[in-house]
Amino acid sequence: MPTCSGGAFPRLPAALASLSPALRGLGHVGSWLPADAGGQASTRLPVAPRSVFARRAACGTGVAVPPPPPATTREERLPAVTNPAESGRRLRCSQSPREIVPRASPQLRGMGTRASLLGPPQPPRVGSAPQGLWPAWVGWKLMSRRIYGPIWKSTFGHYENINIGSPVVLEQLLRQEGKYPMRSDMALWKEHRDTRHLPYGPFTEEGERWYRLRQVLNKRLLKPSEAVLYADAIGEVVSDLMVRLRDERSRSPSGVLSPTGISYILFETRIGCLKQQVPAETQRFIDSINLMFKNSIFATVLPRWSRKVLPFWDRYLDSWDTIFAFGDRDCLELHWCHAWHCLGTSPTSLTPLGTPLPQTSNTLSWALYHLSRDLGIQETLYQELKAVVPANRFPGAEDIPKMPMLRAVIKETLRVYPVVPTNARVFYEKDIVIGDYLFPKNVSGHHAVGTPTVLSGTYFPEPERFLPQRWLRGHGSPHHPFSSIPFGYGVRACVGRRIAELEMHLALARVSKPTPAPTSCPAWARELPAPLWGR
Ligand code: HEM
Repeated sequence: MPTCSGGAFPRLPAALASLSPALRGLGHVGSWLPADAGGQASTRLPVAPRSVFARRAACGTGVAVPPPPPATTREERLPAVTNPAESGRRLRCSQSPREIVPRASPQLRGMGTRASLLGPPQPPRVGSAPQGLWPAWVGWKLMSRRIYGPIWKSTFGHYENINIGSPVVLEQLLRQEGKYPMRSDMALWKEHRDTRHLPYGPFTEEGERWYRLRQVLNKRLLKPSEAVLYADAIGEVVSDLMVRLRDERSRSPSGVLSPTGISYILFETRIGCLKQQVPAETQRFIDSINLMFKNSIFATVLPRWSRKVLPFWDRYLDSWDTIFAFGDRDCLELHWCHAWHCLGTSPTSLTPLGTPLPQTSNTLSWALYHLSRDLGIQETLYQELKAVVPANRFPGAEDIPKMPMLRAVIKETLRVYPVVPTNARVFYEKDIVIGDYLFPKNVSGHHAVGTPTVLSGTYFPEPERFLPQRWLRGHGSPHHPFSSIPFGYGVRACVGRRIAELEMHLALARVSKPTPAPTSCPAWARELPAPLWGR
């Protein structure tokens, strides 16, 4: 029997008391969160209407939507569980994973439940959207957040999603994740690995096996003392980047480097992206990533029998094969992820590299774009670098903790342009309580809290503006810790975080403060192109 033990959500009434006023300030939620956070009877959460027409009706502007089955019917069938932490108040638990049971609310009962928690018609699935659909999908999420408030329900195929658009609610969701969090079922990716008899990696592996894999990876990638060991290799790439930037600038008639140019050359993983002519193999790798995402759409929506007659499934498998053929076979997923993250799209247009999602280079492109538009921030950063890094050497990993503005620029860039704008967790181990609702296990919780529109002004004043100083100590009130989590949260958070941050910090530091030739620099080295040591 599913339980709603106090352990899962120990101080619910106190938490709700502080949660309700905060959430009410966010719009629609006030209409479905109980004013007194109390009540006895449970009501079924309405299933999201599937069309715009149906939604209008649900909002009270059209034909009345039939009321949901009376709550009492539900109550009779479901076991009632007493939560001792709630001073005798009762939560209703459902044994069916497809039912979502909100606790009673006077407003809910008064308004009719359908109007109180709506959901958009089925959005496309995370991770399978090709380039063109991705912004539309994120836009759809943002719009839904506006319409439905900080928590709403959606359905896609057999997936039932709870969408979270508030850091307060998100914190509740993520703090309940267990020892082996699951992001989503990744069925399509797993099918490729199974078909080709390949091992699962950190993205696709689950449960105990994932945990053991992560323990190994964490030691090598997340331990700060280990991550700094990559600084030399990264420094080498950054030196090439400086040379390439210099070349590009000298070729431009105005001497100014366009943002597109910057992102085209911004970063590489020793796979030749900084070369004038990208190697054919690298280009094939990049194209395959695109193809994999594009074909996965067809593979998702088309029936299985069509795989034998239509080309999409084979193309999907082939593109994965090319991606993996490029990598180190010991940890294929990690390798391709790293290479993939380091390629990117530009602020103004898709680069010739044409990768499907913005990654490390994209973050740097946007950071440089904003720095180029704001001389004040540029100057502050420059002064900080000058004060911390001696004139005769390049910035190193040891300098980064002493440069709050440098870190703030990257944080702010990731806040405004999150690399992973939405994320998800499937709670398959236990029921969870979010806001005022009890969700039976197997419901997937999506969150889209990385974007300024979602956050509105509640957590970041002037959310649309690029203001790195908001991350500095003593500037304004501290923001909610879950209001921007670009690398995810908890034990399943990004394993490449330290390396990605190191890359971005070192590159930004070098571009922002080119270091003069070290005095110890031998004469022959001074003859090398200036960007190797300076402007
Ligand atoms: C700007 C750079 C990057 C950002 C913003 C980013 C962001 C993320 C996010 C949000 C997740 C999901 C975390 C969660 O579910 O809580 C993730 C997962 C992951 N990232 Fe990154 N990432 C970046 C760079 C990298 C790099 C460079 C690597 C490889 C070295 C990498 C490897 C991974 C892997 C393997 C996972 C899956 C972890 C797991 O499921 O256990 N990431 N990343």
